[in-house]
Amino acid sequence: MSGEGLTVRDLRVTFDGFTAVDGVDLDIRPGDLRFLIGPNGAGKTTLVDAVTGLVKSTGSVRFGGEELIGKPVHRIARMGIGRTFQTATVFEELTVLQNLDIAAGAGRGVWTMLRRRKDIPEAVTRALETTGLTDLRDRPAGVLAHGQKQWLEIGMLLVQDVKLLLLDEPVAGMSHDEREATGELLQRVSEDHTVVVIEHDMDFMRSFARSVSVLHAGKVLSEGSVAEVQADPRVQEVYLGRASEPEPEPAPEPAAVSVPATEET
Ligand SMILES: Nc1ncnc2c1ncn2[C@@H]1O[C@H](COP(=O)(O)OP(=O)(O)OP(=O)(O)O)[C@@H](O)[C@H]1O
Repeated sequence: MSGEGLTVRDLRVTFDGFTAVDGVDLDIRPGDLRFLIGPNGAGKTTLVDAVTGLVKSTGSVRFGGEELIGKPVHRIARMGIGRTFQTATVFEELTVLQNLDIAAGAGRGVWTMLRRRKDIPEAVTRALETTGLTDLRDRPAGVLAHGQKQWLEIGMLLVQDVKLLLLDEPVAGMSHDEREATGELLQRVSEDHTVVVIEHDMDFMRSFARSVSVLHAGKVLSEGSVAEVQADPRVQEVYLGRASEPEPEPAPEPAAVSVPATEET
């Protein structure tokens, strides 16, 4: 397996005295498909922001043996760390191929990249195949379905030769079939990359995670395989239990709302 592992030690992020990430340790092996789950506000996105240099943090984040903390965003990106955000950020007017071409960029002029060319770089061809977008390569990205835009964004990371992909809720808003296809795509990608996925969709996590870290209030509450994490009573208490319990019956509507009369003084 190629790719690099990520080692996080005592990571802390504080916003105006509020600690959003509170002493997190993580060991993500090369080729892992790690899901980060946890309730809203647990610190998942902030953790990824810290790894990618978007927010200031303390502690240690090592990737392929190199320390990331203190490095600017562009240097971290150049080390082969790529991320997606909750909403896809593709160039809607440009074709799928042009989007991938621009992402692959490296040293070509903008006009060369925008011109229709026969010689498609090998990395772009591979990314089209991996993401299943080959037949759509000449379509403007703006007409793609929601799921296809997310796959294009993953393809744009692949052509940049990233080694670690950090994906923020990649299946949010997707249909069931798109989720399945995305899970299979992530499994393929993780054959030669390390993949970290922030996710709220528990069914998706159960189907595709190779390992799971549960965050709660800025700390790692539990870690292990899907089965281990699901069996952890602390997780059941703060998260999975609640999430997997049936919705409570709605309380019967009161016949009339009685407003206490204001006492006359
Ligand atoms: N720039 C900021 N300034 C102040 N507080 C912030 C900032 N960014 C995040 N926070 C706070 O840090 C905490 C963690 O937020 P974060 O977005 O990392 O959680 P999350 O686990 O990703 O949640 P969600 O699942 O809802 O996206 C929250 O209480 C949030 O309000």
